[in-house]
Amino acid sequence: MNATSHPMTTLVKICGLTRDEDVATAIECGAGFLGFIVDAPSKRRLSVSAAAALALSAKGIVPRVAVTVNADDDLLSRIMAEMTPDYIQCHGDEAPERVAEIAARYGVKTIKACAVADDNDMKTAETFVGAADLILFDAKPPKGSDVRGGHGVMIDWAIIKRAPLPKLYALAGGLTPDNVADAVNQTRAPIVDVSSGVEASPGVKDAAKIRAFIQAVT
Ligand SMILES: O=C(O)c1ccccc1N[C@@H]1O[C@H](COP(=O)(O)O)[C@@H](O)[C@H]1O
Repeated sequence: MNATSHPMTTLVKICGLTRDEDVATAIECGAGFLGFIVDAPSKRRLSVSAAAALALSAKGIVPRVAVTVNADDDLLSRIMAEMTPDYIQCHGDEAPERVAEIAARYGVKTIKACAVADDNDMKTAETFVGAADLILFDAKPPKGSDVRGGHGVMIDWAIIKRAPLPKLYALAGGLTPDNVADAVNQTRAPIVDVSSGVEASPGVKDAAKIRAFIQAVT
């Protein structure tokens, strides 16, 4: 697929949810996916049981994504048993084989986040085609940070525009209500993913920003 054949609508993933009211707002505004950071370094970190409780109201309504970072089988088993997510997002150093193994072992769809800073990173991301159901392009975390996402750092969209792209992919990294329409126009991303860009403070979403973000691309 090239960047000119994209679906008419853009789906939005609202990520890093920590509060019931924000889940309700995201559902009401038409989010296409809801993301919860489960037991990984983050200001938006949730325990498995907290993520399970928070995600419950969206079950069967909007696909729920457990965002994990290099999760081992014990953690994944607990996430699958308690939260029953629709997707496991692998946001660490997981290899294509590990992503495929997670899908097969747990019977769950997978999202692989690939950190992009140059054209070579897009080549690495290509190795996940076929292993993951969805590839998510995110910015590289700031140097020295052990937190893999949610920094509000943008990707240079020119890197995305000149790369061969999988049929379905998601764009993340520093998206906001003000820049997301431009991001979609430039990259033709079928899915956009946002965490900090719709927040009042880390983990606390702003309902007006969620609404504006989704309205900007739909
Ligand atoms: O949001 C987090 O705190 C987080 C922590 C660990 C891994 C992933 C995380 N979030 C993902 O990062 C992208 C980009 O965030 P932002 O919009 O630039 O703030 C986000 O879409 C989440 O999928």
